[in-house]
Amino acid sequence: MTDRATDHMKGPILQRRGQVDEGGSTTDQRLLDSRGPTDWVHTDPWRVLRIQAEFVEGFGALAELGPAIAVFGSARTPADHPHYAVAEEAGRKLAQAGFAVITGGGPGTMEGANKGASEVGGVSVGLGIELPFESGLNQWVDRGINFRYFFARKTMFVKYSQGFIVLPGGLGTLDELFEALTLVQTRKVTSFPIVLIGTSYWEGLLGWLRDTALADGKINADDLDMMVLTDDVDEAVALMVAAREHRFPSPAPERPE
Ligand SMILES: C/C(=C\CNc1ncnc2c1ncn2[C@@H]1O[C@H](COP(=O)(O)O)[C@@H](O)[C@H]1O)CO
Repeated sequence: MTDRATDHMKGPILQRRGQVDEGGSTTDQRLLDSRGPTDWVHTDPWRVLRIQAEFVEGFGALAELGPAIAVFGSARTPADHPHYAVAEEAGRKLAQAGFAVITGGGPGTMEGANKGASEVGGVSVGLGIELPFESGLNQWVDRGINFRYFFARKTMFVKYSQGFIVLPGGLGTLDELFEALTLVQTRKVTSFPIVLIGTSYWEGLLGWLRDTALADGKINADDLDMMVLTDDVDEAVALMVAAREHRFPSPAPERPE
């Protein structure tokens, strides 16, 4: 026979006799008690939970997006700049080809691509990032998530896009481009087309990769083949469509009897 009066519960754990550890309060009481130190909210173990929450939110919001292409480019491109028009054309044509368009959700080229996709009824996604000079999600983002952590946001771009289109941009764009190149080079992602739009803008960088990095043995010749350089948005979209068909071949048409 057990004496229920001496049973001691610590959460779901039953303690009796010498195992009883006198806590003095229940877990619920401690949860509901707001007194006590609060500095733990600024500690790394707590941040880990926030990081985890970003992944959970991101996966939840994007898991059923369908085929998507990420479009990157400068946050500083004004709406009357030709690069903005190219971004808009890319967003529109990707949406018309059945792709969701994912951008960083910010201004400039990102806004152009979101606008192009949204205006034709496509799925226009923005993965925003908390920055000291906050600009918020642009008005053409129809499904948006705001991230605190760059690395969680970057995972979403790669996990939920089937390819990258990269328009002229600065350090942020270069970071996104080189991350994709590294993931393809190291085969962390496969069948992942990377198209740079803007031959005159990107030629210098590609020239440096060929004449310095390749010449010095720091990359292989076929590393350069990971990127296609063009000024033609139709070509960029066609490469994305071809990669999608390679990834998900459409069923062969039935032969007539
Ligand atoms: C600079 C200004 C706002 C910045 N706001 C951004 N919002 C969302 N994403 C951004 C922002 N800035 C950079 N990014 C990411 O990097 C790429 C663009 O960076 P770049 O240095 O301009 O090339 C872009 O693809 C985003 O993912 C106010 O004008």
